[in-house]
Amino acid sequence: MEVGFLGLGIMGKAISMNLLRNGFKVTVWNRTLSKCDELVAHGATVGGSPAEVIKKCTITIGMLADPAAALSVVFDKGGVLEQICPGKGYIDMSTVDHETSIKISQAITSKGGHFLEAPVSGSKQPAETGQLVILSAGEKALYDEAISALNVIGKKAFFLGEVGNGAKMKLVVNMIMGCMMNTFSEGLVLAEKSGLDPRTLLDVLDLGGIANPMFKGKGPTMLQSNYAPAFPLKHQQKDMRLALALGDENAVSMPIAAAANEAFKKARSLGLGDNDFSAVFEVVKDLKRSS
Ligand SMILES: NC(=O)C1=CN([C@@H]2O[C@H](COP(=O)(O)OP(=O)(O)OC[C@H]3O[C@@H](n4cnc5c(N)ncnc54)[C@H](OP(=O)(O)O)[C@@H]3O)[C@@H](O)[C@H]2O)C=CC1
Ligand SMILES: O=CCCC(=O)O
Repeated sequence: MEVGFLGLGIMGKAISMNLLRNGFKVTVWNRTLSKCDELVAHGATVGGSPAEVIKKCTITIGMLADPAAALSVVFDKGGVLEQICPGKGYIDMSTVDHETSIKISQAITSKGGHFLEAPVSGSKQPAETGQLVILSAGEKALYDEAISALNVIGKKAFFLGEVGNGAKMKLVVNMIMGCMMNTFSEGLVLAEKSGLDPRTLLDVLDLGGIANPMFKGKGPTMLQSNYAPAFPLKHQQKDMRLALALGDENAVSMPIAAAANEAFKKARSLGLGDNDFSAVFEVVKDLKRSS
């Protein structure tokens, strides 16, 4: 199957490499075109614009930074809308809010095209190894048509019904994750300030009922102040912001998420936005130092 891919950031590059490794023909496009070179070296072809990729491929996947980027790739000159038509499908894997996803869906289906939102849980390494969790919603026929690619990209694909449900599920998951990262950071600081070895805390956590891959994977690198980005902090803050807006819309009080969002905002203001989201640890350390 020939698959188009728009957006070769951390996730897009890893997913399209994985598709190539698994025998898919992939045509890629990225705003910064030089990022296509590595994919071309592994057998991909390049489209000059999102529209060109759509013209060439029956199914095209997008993996863009945020709502503005996801909308731009569809609606701007040379965008998806110029070539989408009956028989062609667009799958947006970007993490966006449900309003953005619905807007994209309506525009695509009004031209006779097919649309699936499919944000993913899991980061760079699961993307490289096809172990993502796919949260899809929209046109079931497109989900079925794309299932061979989705099965290569993820270890499990959920179909959640109408467009918007995938976006909402993804924001709920990342809201929980962002809160956990803040609490984890506070725990590491509290252990250290009260005379405990935070590395022992990691061992204790890993053996108990709140053990999880995030604490296990990020804890050791956080203690070394190593924040090489797998999931950029600026995207985690975007997800907190969008999840809080979903909370506003549904009158759900989320004081813990609001506090976590403030910490991520502070981290961005300190220039940590391109670091891994675990760099919020630096903000938590700072707050404890000054209190
Ligand atoms: N990293 C992770 O662990 C995960 C990320 N996500 C989500 O996936 C999406 C991508 O994340 P990630 O790969 O980490 O992000 P990156 O920041 O690494 O990549 C962002 C991509 O979006 C493109 N882009 C940004 N702005 C525009 C624009 N205005 N027009 C066109 N293209 C644009 C970038 O192009 P350019 O190269 O030109 O800047 C790049 O291809 C985000 O929505 C994120 O929240 C979901 C799960 C995990
Ligand atoms: O959106 C990013 C999710 C990162 C993860 O699930 O580890």
